[in-house]
Amino acid sequence: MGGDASAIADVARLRERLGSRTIALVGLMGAGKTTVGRRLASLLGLPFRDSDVEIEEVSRMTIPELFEAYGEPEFRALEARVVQRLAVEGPQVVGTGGGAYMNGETRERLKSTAVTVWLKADLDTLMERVSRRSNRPLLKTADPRETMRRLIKERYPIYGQADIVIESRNVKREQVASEVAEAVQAFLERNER
Ligand SMILES: Nc1ncnc2c1ncn2[C@@H]1O[C@H](COP(=O)(O)OP(=O)(O)OP(=O)(O)O)[C@@H](O)[C@H]1O
Ligand SMILES: O=C(O)C1=C[C@@H](O)[C@@H](O)[C@H](O)C1
Ligand SMILES: [Mg+2]
Repeated sequence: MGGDASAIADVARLRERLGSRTIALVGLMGAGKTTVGRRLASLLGLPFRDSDVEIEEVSRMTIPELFEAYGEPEFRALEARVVQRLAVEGPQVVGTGGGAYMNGETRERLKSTAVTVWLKADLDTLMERVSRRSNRPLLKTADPRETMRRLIKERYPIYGQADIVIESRNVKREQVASEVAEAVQAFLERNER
């Protein structure tokens, strides 16, 4: 989807086919859900919401503070509630927290209200990206790389249930966003027939 009149027509077609559905990005920490999600939303003229940000707003705490004060199970319960609510507020683009899609009820809800896109990245890419910030409680371990490797093993089969898979490699974010838009368009067309 480039920047000319046909691209505008493509966007209009995609928006029409999408209706009130959400485009939900899933994938591991560092996959680019927030970064690519923002660009995708701006490409499509849709609002962007980030479930991690929504959680921080409703709890008035940061995610590391939530993990610290209440532990991961409480965080997951809050996350599930937030994503259940967000899922029905489309049309929009939602960047989900890395663990959100692991919840079966969340997956069910997204199946009926969203087009889900797994942003898939390899271990080196993820580690390179998450090393820039230390705001991810799950990676505060003795060996973050090993932790990420374990998360890949546990989660990739589940993320693989998403409607669409896009490789989130080190190319411009705009390019990944436009690949997502094209794949969503193709998915919607296929499912119309
Ligand atoms: N295509 C890309 N090329 C280079 N860097 C990228 C790309 N996409 C994202 N990044 C960088 O990787 C880092 C992590 O990206 P981002 O925060 O979007 O990931 P996330 O999937 O939202 O992770 P989390 O689950 O922890 O919220 C950011 O610093 C971002 O700028
Ligand atoms: O992958 C995960 O489980 C997480 C990812 C982040 O988006 C945050 O939701 C939190 O740090 C947990
Ligand atoms: Mg994010």
